[in-house]
Amino acid sequence: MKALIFGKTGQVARELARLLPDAVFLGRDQADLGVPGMCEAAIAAHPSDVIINAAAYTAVDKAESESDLAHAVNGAAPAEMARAAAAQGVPLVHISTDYVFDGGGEAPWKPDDETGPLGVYGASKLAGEQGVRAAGGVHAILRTSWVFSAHGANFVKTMRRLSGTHDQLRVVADQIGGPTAAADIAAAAVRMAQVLNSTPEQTGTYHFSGFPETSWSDFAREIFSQLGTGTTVEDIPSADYPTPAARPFNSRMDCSSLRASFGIHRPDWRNSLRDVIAELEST
Ligand SMILES: NC(=O)C1=CN([C@@H]2O[C@H](COP(=O)(O)OP(=O)(O)OC[C@H]3O[C@@H](n4cnc5c(N)ncnc54)[C@H](OP(=O)(O)O)[C@@H]3O)[C@@H](O)[C@H]2O)C=CC1
Ligand SMILES: Cc1cn([C@H]2C[C@H](O)[C@@H](COP(=O)(O)OP(=O)(O)O[C@H]3O[C@@H](C)C(=O)[C@@H](O)[C@H]3O)O2)c(=O)[nH]c1=O
Ligand SMILES: [Mg+2]
Repeated sequence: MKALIFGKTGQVARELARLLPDAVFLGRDQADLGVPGMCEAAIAAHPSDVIINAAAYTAVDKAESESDLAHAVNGAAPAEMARAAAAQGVPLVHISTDYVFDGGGEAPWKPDDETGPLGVYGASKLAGEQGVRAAGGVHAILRTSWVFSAHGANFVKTMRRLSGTHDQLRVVADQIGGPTAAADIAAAAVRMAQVLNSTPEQTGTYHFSGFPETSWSDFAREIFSQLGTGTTVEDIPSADYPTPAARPFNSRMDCSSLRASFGIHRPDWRNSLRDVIAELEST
């Protein structure tokens, strides 16, 4: 399977590189998602059996003041990729987010549930999903959440860094979701790409997140426990941690259709966290 990947240095892109060493990875220099036409040109230049989009504008708070750029990268670019992929008859695996939901209630979100993004990042990712579907080609939209890895910017690395200077941290306890290792997402995306190649009827939107569901504060506690730092965590409500973008309270995701259609099970994020911490501590 000849794969073309958008993204090179991001969390998921780096994990894809471990699984698909022969794939073509396009960095910003080869395909700037903020520039119309570059994705289409890149797809024309690199014939492939499958395309995976692992690039995105992921700075949730900064997006509130960079709406045009976020929408170009997360909305317009994936739509352009999907049109080019459909024209060539190549499946597209596109990664999206729990932040397309408004976080109401406590029930796990199903893929067909009504969306309602709370901020620019979520709205731009929702626009990307709509563009991918509208292109009409074979695709899978994989919504995931709370991504962590040994690389890039993520909550695990933030907590580890802060534990060097703080004995106690205040962390929100009322946002609930499933932390998901970038390595697990990469493995899921590769499997979906393989299945879509032989079974295009599996086209659709799927959820994938780590279990068990947790709060950011309990996630922080598990990180410090595995690191052995002794850092303590104070539970706070979101209202006591003001940010430019609001986050959903309920990010629980129902991942059952992914299991039914692709045989992919939810990973226990605590095991994946052990691998990430081992990698962090070894460098
Ligand atoms: N991080 C998270 O917690 C979550 C992420 N997701 C989704 O998962 C996917 C992968 O995210 P993740 O790996 O964490 O992302 P990262 O933020 O780690 O990486 C994003 C990648 O996108 C690239 N990129 C950003 N802007 C552009 C641009 N204008 N042109 C070309 N490339 C660009 C970055 O390149 P560069 O290094 O040059 O900046 C980087 O390689 C995304 O679709 C994201 O929305 C979903 C849920 C949670
Ligand atoms: C650093 C810190 C954060 N927080 C809170 C803020 C926020 O509600 C939560 C997580 O902070 P982050 O900034 O890491 O989270 P955020 O960047 O919003 O993470 C999101 O990224 C995008 C790309 C996604 O798609 C989502 O699935 C999700 O992973 O923790 C504290 O309460 N205390 C702290 O000391
Ligand atoms: Mg962030």
